[in-house]
Amino acid sequence: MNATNGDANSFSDAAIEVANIALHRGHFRLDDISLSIPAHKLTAIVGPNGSGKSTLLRIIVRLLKPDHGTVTIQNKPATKYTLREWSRQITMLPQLKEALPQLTVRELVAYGRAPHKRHFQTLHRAEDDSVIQQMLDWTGIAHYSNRMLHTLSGGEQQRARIAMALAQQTPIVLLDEPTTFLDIAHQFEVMDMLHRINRETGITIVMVLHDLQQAAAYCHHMIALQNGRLAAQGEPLELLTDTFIRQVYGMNARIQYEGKYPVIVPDIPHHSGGISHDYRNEHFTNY
Ligand SMILES: Nc1ncnc2c1ncn2[C@@H]1O[C@H](COP(=O)(O)OP(=O)(O)OP(=O)(O)O)[C@@H](O)[C@H]1O
Repeated sequence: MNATNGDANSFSDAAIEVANIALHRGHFRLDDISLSIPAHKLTAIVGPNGSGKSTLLRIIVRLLKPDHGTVTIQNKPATKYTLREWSRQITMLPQLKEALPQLTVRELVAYGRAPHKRHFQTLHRAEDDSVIQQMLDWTGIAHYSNRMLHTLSGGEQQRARIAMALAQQTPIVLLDEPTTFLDIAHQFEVMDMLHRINRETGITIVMVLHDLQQAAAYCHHMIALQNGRLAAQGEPLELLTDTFIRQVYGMNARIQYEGKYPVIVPDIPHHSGGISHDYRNEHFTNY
């Protein structure tokens, strides 16, 4: 496998550098992670469920304090930023797990402007309004702006959340599973949108993704975790091999290409077990 250590992948223009991070949480241990995330690029963090991806993001944004190791953001130790500087430097959109607040789409996106307000300022400035409108436009939800969040579909809610994160206008944005709950067409729309925003604005975008095909097709850099350890980091199309899938996910598969788009073809056993023709027939004849 094209596994690498931190040194081989450190970038001269790194947005985020993580050195020798370790953290114990219950039965889980994030172990000696060193990695570098290039500035102005799209980076995917991948790995099996429970491998530590969200934990790593939470350490990077200072929501969790590691037992050991350091995080450096734009060449400055993360711990040296004041709260105000920090909120203008980096933002993270967590996984969509909890109920959304009773707000309209525009009100939610306006929350992203909070770090730009002066003390005791309650009203939006004209500049805030223009950023809010721009993010509504970028994410294609301007026509929903007065709708209550709970009336939106899962995909529309996800776009509203991404618009809120972008409205913070930080040079680094971390998104934990931004395509969750989206149908396949909307997944590609969101990936296209993030790709375009990255290209046009140079924002560093780091995403936890489960779809390795999308990670490889859209991202410039990929980091793979496995069981709390760094399994690999590097150029996604170089990393994505059948050996990588087997070693990181414990699954046999082949990688084929449709043009430049990698397609993972799982090795489904047809003789016994797996999703065989017989199983499907059995399933439908039961009704
Ligand atoms: N507060 C906590 N206390 C104890 N263990 C925790 C806590 N939070 C997370 N963990 C454990 O840490 C491990 C890593 O969790 P994490 O959410 O980082 O994984 P992940 O790679 O993002 O997973 P997924 O792809 O399923 O979202 C899991 O085994 C999880 O149960």
